[in-house]
Amino acid sequence: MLTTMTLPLHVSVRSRSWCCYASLSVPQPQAEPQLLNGNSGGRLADRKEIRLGLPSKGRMSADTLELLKNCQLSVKQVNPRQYVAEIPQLSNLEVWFQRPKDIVRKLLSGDLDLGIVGLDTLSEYGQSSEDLITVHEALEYGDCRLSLAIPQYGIFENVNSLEELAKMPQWTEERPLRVATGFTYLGPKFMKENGLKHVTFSTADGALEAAPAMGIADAILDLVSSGTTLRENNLKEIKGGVVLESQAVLIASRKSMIQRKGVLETTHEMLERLEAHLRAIGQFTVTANMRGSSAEEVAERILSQPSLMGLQGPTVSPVFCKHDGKVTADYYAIVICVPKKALYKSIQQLRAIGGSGVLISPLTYIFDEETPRWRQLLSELGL
Ligand SMILES: Nc1ncnc2c1ncn2[C@@H]1O[C@H](COP(=O)(O)OP(=O)(O)OP(=O)(O)O)[C@@H](O)[C@H]1O
Ligand SMILES: O=P(O)(O)OC[C@H]1O[C@H](OP(=O)(O)OP(=O)(O)O)[C@H](O)[C@@H]1O
Ligand SMILES: [Mg+2]
Repeated sequence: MLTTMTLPLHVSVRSRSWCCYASLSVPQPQAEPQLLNGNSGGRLADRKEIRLGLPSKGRMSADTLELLKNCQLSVKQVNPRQYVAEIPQLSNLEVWFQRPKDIVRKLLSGDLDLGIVGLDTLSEYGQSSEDLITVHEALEYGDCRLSLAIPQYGIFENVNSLEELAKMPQWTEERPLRVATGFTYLGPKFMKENGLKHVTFSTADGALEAAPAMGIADAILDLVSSGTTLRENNLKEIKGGVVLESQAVLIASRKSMIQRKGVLETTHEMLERLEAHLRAIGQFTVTANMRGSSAEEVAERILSQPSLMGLQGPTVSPVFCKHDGKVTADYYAIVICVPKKALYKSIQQLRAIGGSGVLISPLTYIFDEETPRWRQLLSELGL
């Protein structure tokens, strides 16, 4: 059943600062935790374990476990019906399986310290809270967008943008545009920011796409990924109607990171592993042999090609052979990382400069000397 509601008109947008921080070591939080203003009413000191919230069901669930497994952080669940589990590699950590919206709520109440949810859920239920910090904003799954959609037919047939929708004479104070959405915070905020005055919202738990055909709403605001559900219900997206682009994100409670022992260290380790894995999945390792007079001369040839720069430049090692009893290096082995998308171009460029015996292998992790997101996080925490 659809229910109408009043517009929350408070709009606040969190500002982020991106300045750099010199040290990359994990700063130590204050010795004794302070009181939390959580719904749990509990003191931060009441529990010693660190809690990570993961989606218990739905489309985020399996992909989240898969990502963690690929980071060598497999979640060990004794019983699939149990809501608590562990990641043996992360000591003192409890995994709690929760619905995505409850992960955000429990981070706010202090009952969880870390969580993985979609940006859409974070934005809707986190409502720009200063206490929620996005540690990794692009975990590369759960891609979808929160988008306004209207019927393809009737009075909307020639309406293709938010501007055109706003200008329709039909919407008045007495007869506002009726939008069905589960996003009752982001929906009104978006309409207000875009100057749509005569709008009311109704909410339902699912199958929103049916609302226009049932005559309950004029438009819907919902998640879209392939667009199939919209098309099959004769609905269309409009220009300027995307509220946000979403994917899975790692989030943490500011209070927990600052006050609870071990949370910052665990966050650091998770971030490092996630970054190392996510950076590696877009790359191949390429090894090849190349004839040359010296390592420098070979390196110069490689660096003359734009697709062969590697992460920090090529590794060039002599391949020693014995001719007439004399050991010489006529060949050099080169190792570079190339983006998967540029693989064929890289091979062409390698061949063009005399590369042979090209071997391609997958890359598992790329650990950088420092992780930019960690610097950013410390800066956001004022550490
Ligand atoms: N069509 C989609 N394609 C890709 N990702 C999606 C899609 N719909 C939702 N998501 C992402 O998955 C998250 C969880 O969606 P899911 O439908 O599994 O749970 P839910 O909608 O929160 O739960 P429920 O449907 O039981 O209320 C969303 O918050 C969003 O980030
Ligand atoms: O663009 P598409 O690929 O068609 O996906 C969009 C649909 O996916 C989500 O629903 P979900 O399957 O999660 O069902 P729900 O409404 O029960 O949450 C969303 O609410 C849309 O209905
Ligand atoms: Mg859903």
